[in-house]
Amino acid sequence: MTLPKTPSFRLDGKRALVAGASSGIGLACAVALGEAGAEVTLAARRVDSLNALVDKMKAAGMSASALPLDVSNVAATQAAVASNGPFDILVNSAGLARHSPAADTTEADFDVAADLNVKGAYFLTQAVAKGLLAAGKPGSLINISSQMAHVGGIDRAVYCATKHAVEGFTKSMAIEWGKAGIRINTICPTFILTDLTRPTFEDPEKRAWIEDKIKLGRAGEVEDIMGAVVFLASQASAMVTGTSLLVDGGWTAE
Ligand SMILES: NC(=O)C1=CN([C@@H]2O[C@H](COP(=O)(O)OP(=O)(O)OC[C@H]3O[C@@H](n4cnc5c(N)ncnc54)[C@H](OP(=O)(O)O)[C@@H]3O)[C@@H](O)[C@H]2O)C=CC1
Ligand SMILES: O=C(CO)[C@@H](O)[C@H](O)[C@@H](O)C(=O)O
Repeated sequence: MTLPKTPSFRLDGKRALVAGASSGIGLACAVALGEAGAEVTLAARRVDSLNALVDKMKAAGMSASALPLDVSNVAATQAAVASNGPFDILVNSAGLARHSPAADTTEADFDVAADLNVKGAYFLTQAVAKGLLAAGKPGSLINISSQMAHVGGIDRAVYCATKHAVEGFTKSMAIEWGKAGIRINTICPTFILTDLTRPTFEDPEKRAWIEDKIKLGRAGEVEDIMGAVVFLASQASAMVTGTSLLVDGGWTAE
C-alpha cells in the first residue's frame, strides 16, 4: 500500500497580487502568502504604507514589491495587471463599508461602495484571469467577501448587497474558467478588528453584540484569515472552486 501524499501548502515559484495590502486583512494575507514562499505584489493607494510593508517583508526574507493602484479605476487596474502580470494568485481585499438605515441610503454612498466592492473587484478578477488565460496557466483567485454575503445586517443593506454580488460573480466565473484550471473562491470573515471596523468595535454595545453573535465568543483577528488564504491559494485546495470559505466563528451557524 502506498500512502496518499498530503498536497503542499507551499507557494514557492508563484506570483501573487494582493490588492488592499496596505492595511488590515490584505496586509495579513500578503504576509501569509510571502511566508509560504510566493513573490508578492502589494497593491493599494497608500504608497508609504505599501513601501513600509515591503521593507518589513524583505527584512524577514520574503519577496515583495509595491504597486500603487486605485482598484475602483477599472482602466488603471487593467493596465497595472497587464504590465505586471501574469499572477498565479490574486487576493482582493480592497473594500469599504458605508453604514446607514436602508431608508436613508444615498445614491453617492451606494455608488462608492458598489464601485470598489463590486465593479472594482469584478474587473480586477477579470484582469488577472485574462492574464492567466492568455498565458495558458492555472491560478487561484480569492476575493475577500464577508459573512455579510450570507446574511443581512441592520444599517448594512448596501454593504450586504455588494458582498452578495461578489458571491454571484465568483460562482459564475468559477463555472466559466474551471476547465482552464483557474479556481476562484471567496473568504467570508466575521468582524475582524481593523481600521474598517474600529468605529464599530469602539461602541461597547456593538462590541458586546459581536462577541455574542460569534459563537467562539471573541472578535476576529487578522491572523484568523491567514491560514484560510494560504489554503485557498495552494494545491491543498485543488478541488475547491466557486465556493465561500466562512471564517465567521459560527456567526452564520445560527
Ligand atoms: N474587518 C472586517 O471585519 C471585515 C472585513 N471584510 C472585508 O475585508 C476587506 C478588507 O477590509 P479591512 O482589512 O477590514 O479594512 P482596511 O480598511 O484595514 O483595509 C482596506 C484596504 O483596502 C484598500 N483600499 C480601499 N480603497 C481602495 C481603492 N480604491 N483601491 C485600492 N485599494 C483600496 C486600503 O488601502 P488604501 O487606503 O491604501 O488604498 C486598505 O489596504 C474589505 O473588502 C472588507 O469588506 C470582510 C469581513 C469582515
Ligand atoms: O464584513 C464585515 C463583518 O463581517 C465588516 O466589514 C463589517 O460589516 C463592517 O463594515 C462594520 O460593520 O463595521
